[in-house]
Amino acid sequence: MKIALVAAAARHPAARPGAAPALQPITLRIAQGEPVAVIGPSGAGKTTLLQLLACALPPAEGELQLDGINPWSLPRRELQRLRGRLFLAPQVPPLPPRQRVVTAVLAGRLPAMSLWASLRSLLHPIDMAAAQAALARFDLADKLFERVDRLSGGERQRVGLARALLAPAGLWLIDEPLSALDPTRAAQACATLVDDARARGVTLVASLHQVEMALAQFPRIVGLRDGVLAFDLPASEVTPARLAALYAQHEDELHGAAPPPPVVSADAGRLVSATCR
Ligand SMILES: Nc1ncnc2c1ncn2[C@@H]1O[C@H](COP(=O)(O)OP(=O)(O)OP(=O)(O)O)[C@@H](O)[C@H]1O
Repeated sequence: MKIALVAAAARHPAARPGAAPALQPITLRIAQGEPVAVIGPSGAGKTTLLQLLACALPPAEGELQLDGINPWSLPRRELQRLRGRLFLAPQVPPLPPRQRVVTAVLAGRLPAMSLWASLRSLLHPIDMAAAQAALARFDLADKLFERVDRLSGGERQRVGLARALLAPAGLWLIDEPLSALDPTRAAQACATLVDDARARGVTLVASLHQVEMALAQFPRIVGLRDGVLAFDLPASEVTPARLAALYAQHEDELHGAAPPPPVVSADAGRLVSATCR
């Protein structure tokens, strides 16, 4: 999916009146199948940018175009259909605690299924082979029948990513996919996302706190700070000086100390995912 943001700003509905927009007007074009990493200190607007691209938040000004179409100009049903082609993985995956991993992973396919087929699949998972193959890409094939609440935080995060491989999406929007993973698993998971997105022609926009990982695995880096686009460059041109400026007063984050992910209840998480379908 091709993305164009034209002078698009974003404001959260619950923001204080008069507060600056979480994302100041930004112009950004991303080609179909292109992988892009978004970096910047905590509060820079990375999640807000992903929510804007996921059509979870309308632009407060300017315009978003997905494949040349302004989603917010579409009738409601068509907007819903378009959302079914977007996959947003929030920082904390919205996985119902008592669900089996196989069901949670196959839920990635729900946007492409009829209501009846999706209800049936929740009771009797179909295509377990596809679920197992997706889990294997994240080294979790042995957890197919485990209950979600018996997984570690890092395993849950990888289950959330495995969902992407089953989603009928042309755009993956992945928010802090590696925050609960050790460095080896984080590198594997990141490589899997980038490789699979490329192989499928899926556009990938991922926000990352691991700056070195972003530079090593993504060809293009968008730097945000205080809701402003600081740079949009090939990874090879993101110099230490640019990073120092981006993370000034947040040097601990530049050197690997990602802030802990927010604690979101399963119910709240379901709300996030529901808005993004
Ligand atoms: N639901 C919300 N309601 C009101 N303001 C919000 C909301 N979510 C985020 N904000 C504000 O928008 C700004 C950008 O937040 P955002 O979550 O996009 O940053 P981020 O770069 O993803 O941060 P982090 O790395 O900590 O996840 C912050 O000032 C934040 O306080």
